[in-house]
Amino acid sequence: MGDLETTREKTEWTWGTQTFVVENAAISAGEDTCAMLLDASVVPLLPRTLQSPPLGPNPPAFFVADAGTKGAGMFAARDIPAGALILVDRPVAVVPSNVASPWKREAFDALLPRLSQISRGRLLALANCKPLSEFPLVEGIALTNASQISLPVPPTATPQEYGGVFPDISRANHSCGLDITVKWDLVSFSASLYALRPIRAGEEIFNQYIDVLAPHADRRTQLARYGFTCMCVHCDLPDAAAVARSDAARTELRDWRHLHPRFLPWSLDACRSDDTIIVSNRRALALIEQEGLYGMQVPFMEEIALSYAVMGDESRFCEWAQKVVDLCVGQDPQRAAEFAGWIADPKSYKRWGWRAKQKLILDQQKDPADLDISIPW
Ligand SMILES: C[S@@+](CC[C@H](N)C(=O)[O-])C[C@H]1O[C@@H](n2cnc3c(N)ncnc32)[C@H](O)[C@@H]1O
Repeated sequence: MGDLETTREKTEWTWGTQTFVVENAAISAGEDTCAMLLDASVVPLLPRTLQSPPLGPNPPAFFVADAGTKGAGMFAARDIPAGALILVDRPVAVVPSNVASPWKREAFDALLPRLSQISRGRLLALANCKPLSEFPLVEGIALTNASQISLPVPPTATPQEYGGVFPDISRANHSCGLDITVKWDLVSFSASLYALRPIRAGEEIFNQYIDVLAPHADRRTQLARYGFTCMCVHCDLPDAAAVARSDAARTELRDWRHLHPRFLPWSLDACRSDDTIIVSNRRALALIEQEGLYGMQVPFMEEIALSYAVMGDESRFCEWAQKVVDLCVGQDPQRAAEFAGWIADPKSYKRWGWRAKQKLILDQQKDPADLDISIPW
C-alpha cells in the first residue's frame, strides 16, 4: 500500500469554468513522487490510499538502449510470450491535455519543484521533441511522452482528459502495429504494459502514439507533432500499391462490425451456415496478422471460440478459448477466468450445442415419416 498524500499548492489557475491546482503526490514509501496539475474538483475524488501496484517481472523483462535515429528505445531482455506482463510503471507527472491557456508555462513548470530529486531526474531525462523557445520544458516533455490516463470525473465539472508521464513506458518508441497494450489502474495509480504477441529477446518493444487504423498518410500527419516521419515496418512500404493494400485492410478492420456478419444474430439463426462467423473472423485475423495489429485479435478469437461452443464442437472450442485465456490472463483477468471456466466445463456455456440441437430437430422434421402431407380438403 502507499499513500496518495496530497499537499495543495496555493497557486491556482483558471481556464473557462475550470480551476487548476498543482498537487504533489507521494505515491510510494520510497523516493517516488508524482506532481499533478489537476482540475481542483478532481482532487477530492482521488483515492486517498493506494493499492500496491502489481509486481513487475523480476529480473526486468526490458532494457533501455540506443535505438538509432529514434533516440533511446525499449527492448525485450528475454523472450516474452503473448499476454505476458512486461512492466509496471507509475507516473512522475500528470497534466491536462489540450488546455491552451496563457498560464501553461508557469503552471507546467510549477510541477518540477514538487518532485523528489529522483523523480525530477527521471522526468528531465525523458525526450523532448518540442523547441524550448516555443514550449515550456515540462510541457514539451509531457507532449512528447504522456499517455492518456483516466481520472475520476466530477458530476458537475467539464470532463477533462489527462496525460501521465511514465518514466519507463515513455522509452517505448512508436510503431503502427499493435504489439502491446497499456492498462491504467487508478486504485494503484499505475500502468501495466502487456505483450500482445510473442516478442523475441533483443527485439524492440513499440507502443502506439496515435490511432493506428488511420490511413498511412493520416498517420504520418498525426505523428508530425512528435517530430518524426514514421518508418516502421508497417509504414516503410515499397510502393503505392502496398500502401493502398494496407490502408484497405485497416479501413476494413475499422468498419468490420458494419460490414460483416455478427455473432449474436448468427448464433440465433439456424438457417445460416455453421461456418459464417468462423470464415469471416478468420479473414479478420489474417488482416490483423498482415498489418501487425495483434491488439485487435481477442474479440475475433472469442467469437470463433463461441461459434464452436454454439455448434457443440468441444475440441475446437477449447483450442480457441485457450488462445483467449492466454492473451487475456494479465490484461483482462475477468475475461480469462470466464473462458477458463468454460474450458473446464464447456456445457456450462449457456448456449452450448444450440445449433447442433436445432439441426437435429430440423433433420428429424425432414424425415418423410414426420412430415404432414395430408391435403386439407
Ligand atoms: C516517447 S519518446 C520515445 C523514447 C525516445 N526515443 C527517447 O529517446 O526517450 C517519443 C520520441 O521518440 C522518437 N520516436 C518515437 N518513435 C519513433 C519512430 N518510430 N521513428 C522515429 N523517432 C521516433 C521521437 O523523437 C519522439 O518524439
